Amino acid sequence: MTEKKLVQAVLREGGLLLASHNKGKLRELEAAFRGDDIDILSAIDKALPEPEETENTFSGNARLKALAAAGLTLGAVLADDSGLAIDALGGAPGIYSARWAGPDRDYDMAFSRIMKELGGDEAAMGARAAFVCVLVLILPGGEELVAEGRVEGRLTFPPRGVAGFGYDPIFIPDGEERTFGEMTPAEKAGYSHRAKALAALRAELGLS
Ligand SMILES: O=P(O)(O)OP(=O)(O)OP(=O)(O)OC[C@H]1O[C@@H](n2cnc3c(O)ncnc32)[C@H](O)[C@@H]1O
Ligand SMILES: [Mg+2]
Repeated sequence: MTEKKLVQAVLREGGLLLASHNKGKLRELEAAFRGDDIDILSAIDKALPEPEETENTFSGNARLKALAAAGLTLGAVLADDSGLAIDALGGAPGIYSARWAGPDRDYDMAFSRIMKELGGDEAAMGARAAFVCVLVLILPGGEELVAEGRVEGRLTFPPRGVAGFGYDPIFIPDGEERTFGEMTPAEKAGYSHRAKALAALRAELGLS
């Protein structure tokens, strides 16, 4: 068996634990493995504790989340650290994107903070930004695979659309006039940071 075939067999045998507590992310990650004959479970299904994200990079935090769950399962583990990086704010909120929404994950609060830090709604309109996603997969033997995806775009206020999650209603990817919040899951996946990272990871795994 080639190494890729072996890894695929390991995934089919032991399943894949998605080490995330974000339901929006989980929907997108699950959809990417639909049809692969891999049992998918999430940190929510298994009531895993949420580790504190103490690293200062997306990759550091993705690895930290994957390692925290890897000790609690026999199968493979996949973690995602992602966020919105706004050029004029030096990449903020970046790794702090979830934290800007507060403990109640109040995104209207996060949108207001972004507008304020950009100097008001006129200055905020059209501000350049990117969504970034880093995925870390840990195989049962401890081998780690890393994949990254990024989508460039601009911000719009007030938020538009009820699809997706998090910052989707204020982000318009380049080449579009609609926000991610106004797109179907398949349309968002045609542009998104997470879809790009997943495509890179699937290629590394030999899953077409
Ligand atoms: O850590 P886990 O349990 O995976 O869940 P989380 O929501 O805390 O995830 P992060 O720590 O990676 O924080 C990511 C933040 O960026 C936001 N974000 C990431 N990807 C996004 C996307 O595709 N659309 C909208 N917002 C996104 C998301 O809402 C969070 O506020
Ligand atoms: Mg988190």
